[in-house]
Amino acid sequence: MTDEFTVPVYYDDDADSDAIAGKTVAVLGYGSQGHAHAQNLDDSGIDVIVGLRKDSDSWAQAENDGLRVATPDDAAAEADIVSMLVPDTVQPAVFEAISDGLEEGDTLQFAHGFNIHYNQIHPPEGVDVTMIAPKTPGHLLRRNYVEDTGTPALLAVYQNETGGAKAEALAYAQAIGCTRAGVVETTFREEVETDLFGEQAVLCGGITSLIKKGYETLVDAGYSPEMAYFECLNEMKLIVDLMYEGGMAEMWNSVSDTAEYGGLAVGPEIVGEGVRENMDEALEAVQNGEFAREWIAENQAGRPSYTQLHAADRNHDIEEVGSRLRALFSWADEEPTEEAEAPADD
Ligand SMILES: NC(=O)C1=CN([C@@H]2O[C@H](COP(=O)(O)OP(=O)(O)OC[C@H]3O[C@@H](n4cnc5c(N)ncnc54)[C@H](O)[C@@H]3O)[C@@H](O)[C@H]2O)C=CC1
Ligand SMILES: CC(=O)[C@](C)(O)C(=O)O
Ligand SMILES: [Mg+2]
Ligand SMILES: [Mg+2]
Repeated sequence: MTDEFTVPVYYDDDADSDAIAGKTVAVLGYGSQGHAHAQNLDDSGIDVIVGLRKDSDSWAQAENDGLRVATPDDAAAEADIVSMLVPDTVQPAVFEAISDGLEEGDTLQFAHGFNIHYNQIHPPEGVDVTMIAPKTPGHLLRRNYVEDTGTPALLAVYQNETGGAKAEALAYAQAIGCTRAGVVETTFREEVETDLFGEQAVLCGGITSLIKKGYETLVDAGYSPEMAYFECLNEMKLIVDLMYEGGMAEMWNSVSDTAEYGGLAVGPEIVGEGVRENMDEALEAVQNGEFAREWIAENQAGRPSYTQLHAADRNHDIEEVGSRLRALFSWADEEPTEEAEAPADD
């Protein structure tokens, strides 16, 4: 840790692997985060047992990846640390099924604080409750670990009954590769509010809306979908890679001065004050629980809006032209396809 930041940020040297050594971690769920945590922990020498429903397709996958698998309640009963990596909306039911297996001194661990912060899960006394929330999609948590880089995460402690909750969480973060990049200490509330805001307004919602609007503007004006795809979606990754490596300055340095002038002068007219007001509103709906209530009710109703939004997005023209263009990349066969459906293919 250094004292040059406004909040504590922890690195490999701050973690003590003894705090997790000899413990068994039950990873409940083998999806985006689950497969990455399980495989990274296993590669770091931690005893892992994956918890899945008997009928889960992931059962055979996890076994093929060399991991022990059991039902969630059996896995939790055996484990010292239970990592809750099933979808947020099914966590309350899974928690009910496994809570008998949580003994005094065990840890219930999350990768996102939704169910604690919005009071959907009430952990028992005597159990530590912690969070290591990687700031990445799970597949890249795994890829970065394998490639000897790492991914930042947030650490928070909600219940510290043993006195060792934070040290154990930090050791867990180290074992999945996050202390290589930096682990920021925060609270469940802050993690939830910033995470939901970020994914809605910027990372997932904001950027896809921006890309689609750009694509539609070009196609509606008579330009080809192929050109619009390369311009607005494909090149986005290449531009963002430069920002990831060296901040916006590195991106501005790499593009032409024509792009830099046009971008700096016109960009704020596109994403202007109106967008900022919309962002404030989205943040408020996260802070006052309105978004959480909506999402919980949406699930109780069988996900009518989600189903519609999901289908409309997948059916957008940009997806169709994109899949045809990506299939013809000379390196296309080397890329894992349908990563989301085959989480454990790496
Ligand atoms: N997707 C991501 O990259 C990130 C997710 N998170 C958090 O990680 C947690 C897990 O999310 P994802 O990895 O996206 O989930 P996911 O949807 O990718 O994976 C879900 C897994 O849970 C299993 N599952 C579903 N219902 C189940 C049930 N009733 N009983 C037992 N297993 C069941 C599925 O078989 C699958 O293996 C959530 O709290 C999420 O907010 C945090 C950071 C990033
Ligand atoms: C990948 C991630 O960090 C997100 C966007 O918060 C999530 O998947 O919930
Ligand atoms: Mg996130
Ligand atoms: Mg999230």
